[in-house]
Amino acid sequence: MAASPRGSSPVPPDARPRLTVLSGPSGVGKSTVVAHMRKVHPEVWLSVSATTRKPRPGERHGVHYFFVDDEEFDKLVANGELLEWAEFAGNRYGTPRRAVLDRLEAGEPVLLEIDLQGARLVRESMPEALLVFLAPPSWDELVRRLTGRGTEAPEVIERRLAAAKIELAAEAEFDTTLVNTSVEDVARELLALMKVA
Ligand SMILES: Nc1nc2c(ncn2[C@@H]2O[C@H](COP(=O)(O)OP(=O)(O)O)[C@@H](O)[C@H]2O)c(=O)[nH]1
Ligand SMILES: Nc1ncnc2c1ncn2[C@@H]1O[C@H](COP(=O)(O)OP(=O)(O)O)[C@@H](O)[C@H]1O
Repeated sequence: MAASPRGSSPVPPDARPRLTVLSGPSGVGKSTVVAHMRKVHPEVWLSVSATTRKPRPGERHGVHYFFVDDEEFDKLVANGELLEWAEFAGNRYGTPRRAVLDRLEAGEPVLLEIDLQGARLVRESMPEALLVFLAPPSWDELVRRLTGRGTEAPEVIERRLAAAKIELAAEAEFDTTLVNTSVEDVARELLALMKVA
């Protein structure tokens, strides 16, 4: 009889990637794709991050982010409450650990929308995670989308575009790339990768 490793069950090759990470430069369309995907499949659970960034018009505490001040963020870090965190374009962002682990323990598909540094940290701590890179159809289109969104001041856009150059150069670190030409197509492809639909 073949021995199975103690304390761990064998993972079938077609097992669902239980944790999926979606990353890509600011303005590529991550939030738009995720919102569309959840409209079609509300059972896909998206982690709500904590951030020190100020809310944009229409963003709600506990829905888009947990908006916290520096002191509160420090506490989350000190208490080990974040699965990962990173500084991005002058603000800090982190994934609350407990909620993610609870969903994973319940066997539910979990999606994180986080930056490159966060994706690298997740790869280290949870190597079974599927890392998906969302790429723009072109650099010019990325600039158009980020500028056209109209939510950031010009100097903030500059910082985000500088970060975008670094992120685009790291595409090969991801398991797969989706090019955001059509929101509907990308949402469908992402659901297929997550084996939800
Ligand atoms: N590492 C990490 N990055 C995050 C987290 N939450 C959001 N981000 C990333 O932080 C970056 C900035 O997010 P945001 O200010 O909402 O701008 P947007 O991407 O242009 O909509 C994006 O790359 C997000 O994916 C998190 O919990 N951890
Ligand atoms: N496939 C697409 N085609 C055209 N515009 C898009 C597409 N996806 C997103 N957008 C637009 O690009 C802008 C940035 O999208 P957003 O979802 O806020 O990006 P991110 O979350 O990656 O920063 C928004 O104005 C959004 O409506």
